[in-house]
Amino acid sequence: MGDGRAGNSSSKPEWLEQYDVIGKIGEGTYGLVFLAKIKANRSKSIAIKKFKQSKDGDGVSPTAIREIMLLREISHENVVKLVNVHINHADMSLYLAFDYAEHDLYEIIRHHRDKVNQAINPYTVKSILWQLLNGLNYLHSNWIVHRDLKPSNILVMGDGEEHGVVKIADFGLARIYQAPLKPLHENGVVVTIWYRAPELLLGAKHYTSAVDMWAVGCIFAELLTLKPLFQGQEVKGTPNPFQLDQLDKIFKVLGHPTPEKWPMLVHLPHWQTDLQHIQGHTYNNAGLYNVIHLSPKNAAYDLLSKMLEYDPKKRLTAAEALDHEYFRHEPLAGCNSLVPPQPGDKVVNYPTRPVDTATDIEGTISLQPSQPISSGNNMPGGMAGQHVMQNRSMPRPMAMVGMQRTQPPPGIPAYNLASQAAMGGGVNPGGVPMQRGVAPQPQQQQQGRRKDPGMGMTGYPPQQRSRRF
Ligand SMILES: Nc1ncnc2c1ncn2[C@@H]1O[C@H](COP(=O)(O)OP(=O)(O)OP(=O)(O)O)[C@@H](O)[C@H]1O
Repeated sequence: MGDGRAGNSSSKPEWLEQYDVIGKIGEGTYGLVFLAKIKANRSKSIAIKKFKQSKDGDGVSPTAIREIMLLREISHENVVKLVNVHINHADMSLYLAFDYAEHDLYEIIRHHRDKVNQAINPYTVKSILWQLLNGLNYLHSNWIVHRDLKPSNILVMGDGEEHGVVKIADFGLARIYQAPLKPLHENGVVVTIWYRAPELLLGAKHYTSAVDMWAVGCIFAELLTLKPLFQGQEVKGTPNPFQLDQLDKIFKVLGHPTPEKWPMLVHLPHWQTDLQHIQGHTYNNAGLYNVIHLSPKNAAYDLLSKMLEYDPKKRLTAAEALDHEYFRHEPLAGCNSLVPPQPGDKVVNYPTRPVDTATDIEGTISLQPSQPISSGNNMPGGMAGQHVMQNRSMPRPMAMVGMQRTQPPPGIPAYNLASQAAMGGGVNPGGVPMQRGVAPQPQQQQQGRRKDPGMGMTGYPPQQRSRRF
């Protein structure tokens, strides 16, 4: 971890000297994200996430720092790598440096919906979903619940060795967002509730891995239709306001939950207190198939409906989802989700991330007028003129295992599984050699903090293991 001492010649924190910061690429609830190059290796791009100070200005707690340091042990090909942690001791502000990914699902979906007006090809949808589940299975097996999965947190690597590989971002950060790093809703940043599980909307106090699976279901549906599945209006307030509109959107598609199908329902705080709101409405069940336009006999429909099970205990786990028949049907999932293996299939060129060069990483001054650049690697400094940044923090119109797979799906070469990463290499269906050595071996994963006592870890755990915590 870098310390925050200022260098001799400038007021820049010393740790910042190792990077060339190119500009701001995004803004979320808790901070700004910057694209940077490592000076010692300019081919390497990094995304530096700068956490906003809480209003109290009380910086990062020791607990948060411990949590973050533990996140550094997480290593899986479908989880974005936390490469460095920096703290400015002067104000205890926090900077996390991650491997950079050129694309994310928010932009990919938006590109298909608004720019090319074309569905995402079935190979890409399946490959993205498989890799997302693979990363999530790893996180869940290491006792990490993401809590905030949504399209902008699902990254896809651009050109390079890992082209088209899906990476989950922002995992584990929910734990450090607790005070004193509070969400800054007042700053105009909108927190989306579209991917929030019904048990949370109804006031459940505990996050379980099932909340992530609900979000994956919503994301899967959005990949298929290019529209958010449940687009509710958020009610602001703390600590856990009743989100009637979001529930209404869900009930309109899936019908009312019933205590018969979901026995714990009656014990949820809002089910009790907001009885008249919830039960006053009658929902003529539109049926998921009307929204998704798939036959209930279709394997994709079957998988989706099992992810959108109301009762979190009955909801599919990531491990179970990976074994669903959908992944055994053609087209088979591949490592390069963006390049279909069939030579005739169209490859979509997604735009690179816009970079705002006007915002300084220290967040206070404007360095120069906004300059249109991208993060491409084709010019010295890795810049190529392309487009200017839009503010994605504005209200949006839509807004990790001892890698426990014993068998890859038919289209995924074994080396892409963490459990088999050390076994050797190969070429993915898109013909691009995958980066090796990024995935942990089972032994390495044992060193992780959140152990699944059931994993055993000496060999591979039983397939289909269902995990709820
Ligand atoms: N490692 C990364 N490489 C490239 N872009 C990233 C990386 N991590 C995050 N981003 C992008 O930065 C932007 C802001 O991300 P951030 O996680 O701060 O906010 P968010 O996910 O949009 O919203 P929130 O913080 O409310 O969850 C998003 O567009 C995200 O895709």
